[in-house]
Amino acid sequence: MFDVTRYAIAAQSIVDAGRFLYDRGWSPATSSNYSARIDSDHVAITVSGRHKGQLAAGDVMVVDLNGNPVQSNCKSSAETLLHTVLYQVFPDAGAVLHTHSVKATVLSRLIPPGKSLELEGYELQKAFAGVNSHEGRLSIPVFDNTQDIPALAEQTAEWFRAHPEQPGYLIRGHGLYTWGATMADCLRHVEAFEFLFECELETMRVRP
Ligand SMILES: CSCCC(=O)C(=O)COP(=O)(O)O
Ligand SMILES: [Zn+2]
Repeated sequence: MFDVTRYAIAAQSIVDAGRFLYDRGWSPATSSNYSARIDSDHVAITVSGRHKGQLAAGDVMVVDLNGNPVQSNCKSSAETLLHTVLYQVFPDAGAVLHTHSVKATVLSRLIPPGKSLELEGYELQKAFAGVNSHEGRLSIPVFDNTQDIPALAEQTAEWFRAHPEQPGYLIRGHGLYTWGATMADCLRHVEAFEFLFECELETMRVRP
């Protein structure tokens, strides 16, 4: 059982995030999925296939940390397990956002298989929680896209258990996953990634 007031607050944060992310072109054509933690055992998450710029309360449902629906007959996001494993790996995570921007999609296809996206020397790296200097390096893994979500969920969980300091990951040709202690933190992470993706693509353009 979960607290209804906490659910309502989580659901509203998801609806608001959808407007913000859709308006910026980062969640087109029903793509993307969003979640927010309700308590240690439950998260609010988008119902599969819904338009993320037009979310209402009925487009958000509750799942447990194994991805099972709780008090709902709706089908949660096809990528629910990619969210729930992050809540398991990061007990302090309060929100997870998955977006499908053009820049994340293009850049993820330009990173050679087996390589990570290395971000170094950008002042904006400090937008990520726990980063205090531009001098560190962020290594953003790029996982191959697959329709086998349980397998990808396990792969990401294993990688982030070993690299808990990294703030997100890409799925090749697909999009970005990032998280934060609050929805505001998580939205800031999406914005920071988008800025850094644009910088990387522009650098490749002028210095191929
Ligand atoms: C139309 S995008 C294909 C599915 C996807 O990648 C996505 O992010 C949305 O899936 P969901 O089931 O969460 O609506
Ligand atoms: Zn997706």
